[in-house]
Amino acid sequence: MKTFFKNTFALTEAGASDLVQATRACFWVYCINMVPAFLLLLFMDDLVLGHARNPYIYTGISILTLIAMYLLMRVEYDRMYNTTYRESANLRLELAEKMADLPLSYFFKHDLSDLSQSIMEDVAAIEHALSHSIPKAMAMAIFFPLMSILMIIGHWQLGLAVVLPLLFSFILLPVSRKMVSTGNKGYYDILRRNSEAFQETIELQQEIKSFNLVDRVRADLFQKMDESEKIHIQTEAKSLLAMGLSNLFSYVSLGVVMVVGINRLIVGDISLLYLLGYLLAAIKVKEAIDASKEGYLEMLHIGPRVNRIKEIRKTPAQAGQAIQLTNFDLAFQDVTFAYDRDNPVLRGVSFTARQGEVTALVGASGCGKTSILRLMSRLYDYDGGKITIGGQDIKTIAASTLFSHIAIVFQDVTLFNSSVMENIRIGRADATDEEVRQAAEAAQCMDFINRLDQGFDTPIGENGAELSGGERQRLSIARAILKDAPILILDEIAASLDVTNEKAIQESLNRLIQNKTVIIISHRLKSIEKVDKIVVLDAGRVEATGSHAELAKQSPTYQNLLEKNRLAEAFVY
Ligand SMILES: Nc1ncnc2c1ncn2[C@@H]1O[C@H](COP(=O)(O)OP(=O)(O)OP(=O)(O)O)[C@@H](O)[C@H]1O
Repeated sequence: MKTFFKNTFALTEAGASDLVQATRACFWVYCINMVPAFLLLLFMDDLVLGHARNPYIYTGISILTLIAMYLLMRVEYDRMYNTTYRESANLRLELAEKMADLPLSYFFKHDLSDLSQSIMEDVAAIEHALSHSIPKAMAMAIFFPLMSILMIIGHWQLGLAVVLPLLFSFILLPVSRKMVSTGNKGYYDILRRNSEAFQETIELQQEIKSFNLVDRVRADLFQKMDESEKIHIQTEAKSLLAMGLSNLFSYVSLGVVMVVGINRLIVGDISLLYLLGYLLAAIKVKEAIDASKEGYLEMLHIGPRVNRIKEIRKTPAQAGQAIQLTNFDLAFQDVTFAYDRDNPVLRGVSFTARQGEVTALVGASGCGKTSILRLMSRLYDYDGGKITIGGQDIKTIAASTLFSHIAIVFQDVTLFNSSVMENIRIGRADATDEEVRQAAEAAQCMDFINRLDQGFDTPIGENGAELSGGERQRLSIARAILKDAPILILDEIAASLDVTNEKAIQESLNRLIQNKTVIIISHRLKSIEKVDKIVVLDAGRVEATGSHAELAKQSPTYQNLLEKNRLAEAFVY
């Protein structure tokens, strides 16, 4: 039962155990709720037959029953609610930990609003179902067959009169389930599309306003909202139809018991007390079934959410171990890679970037430079060939170990919504304030930091919205300087620097790159003329490798790039 719960509702081991206990508690509560009805019959039987006992006995039995009911309900409450909140906290932690171990490519391939929805909303929905419905519905799945057997054994006609309509009432729920889950899938899909559309609208405000797209975007959003409303109403209407029929059958059971019972009473087959007993039992079972129906439906609603959580769990984590590295030569050996199977991006790339040297990757836009950076930092894993650091296959190195040896300055710099000081300290969490200041100075950040209201303590808006592109990039360089990792990757850092800064940063970088493996991507060939090695890429292949002087003579692709650079520099508006 535990394994069934674990697999069906995407629960943790502890959560599945708690659910078994909650289901057991609910089952006993259903059973004890039948007791007052039976006691009433027993007491009435005594009175009718003139065997009335001492009133204290009836009072005592009633009080004991009430105490037992109270205790069982306390246990049920504890198992259903208190343990549930522990489970949802565990589930969120488990998902967050799992995500920390997923390859970064997973986050590029998946919608971010979808992922945060899984952690927050999906877990909240499962939490609600666990505390309000699943234990009740599961306990009913055991209680109802058991009661049916007992009632049919007691008197088969009366038993069937109670059981059959209730059974129909229950059978109709899966019909409702089918309608709900088909409708829900469409509803959740459209809900997700809506939330993406809203997010996109907010993020792209600048483009929407500058291209005068406000009316078009608004109309599009309204249409999406209309669609989701329609699907929601249709789903609810369909499920209500099946639900309505189901409720009708559960009421019918009382009528059928009356009809069959009175008929049996007239022919002298049963006593009035017997009929009353069945009627009371029918009322109690009907009440229990009605109470569990909502829960059953809620359980069906969470199906797509449970699947999303299962999908995150199923995604293989990035393998690798905390290997001690002493040499940081980085070698690509016949590496192949594709984002999607049909479109190879790298086709047998081989080159070595040696420690203590600067290696530049150049090539036309789309030739695969950024993809090579992504592979060497394991943001994606390569498909064929081999990438090694110090002779060690990077697929065997844990991502956390690898990242501790690599500092990257990306083209697009992401800054956190915290102070300047904390944003630079991301480079090395245990750096002192003084070390952060020195890194900021080396990256030529002091001019703009001094201009900020609170200097290093100034909060910078989400994604550094209050800093210019060049300033953000200089903060990112400060992070890399602070990290001082043996492998340094610089992706187009010259793009948003101005001439004054570039010169000063150049000096800091020259000091930083001593004895490191440095890989640079730059479209401005002037800035890489003096590097130790240039790797020329053409459509995912290495066309040539050598120094600037060698390539300028031998490589047609490099010559072509030089010519384009010359034209770009001569470009005037
Ligand atoms: N996340 C991705 N999913 C699918 N295809 C991608 C992805 N990123 C890049 N590509 C494709 O891979 C190819 C190589 O892209 P890459 O970004 O590596 O080139 P690049 O040389 O760095 O280009 P640029 O100089 O313009 O930055 C391109 O055809 C690009 O469309």
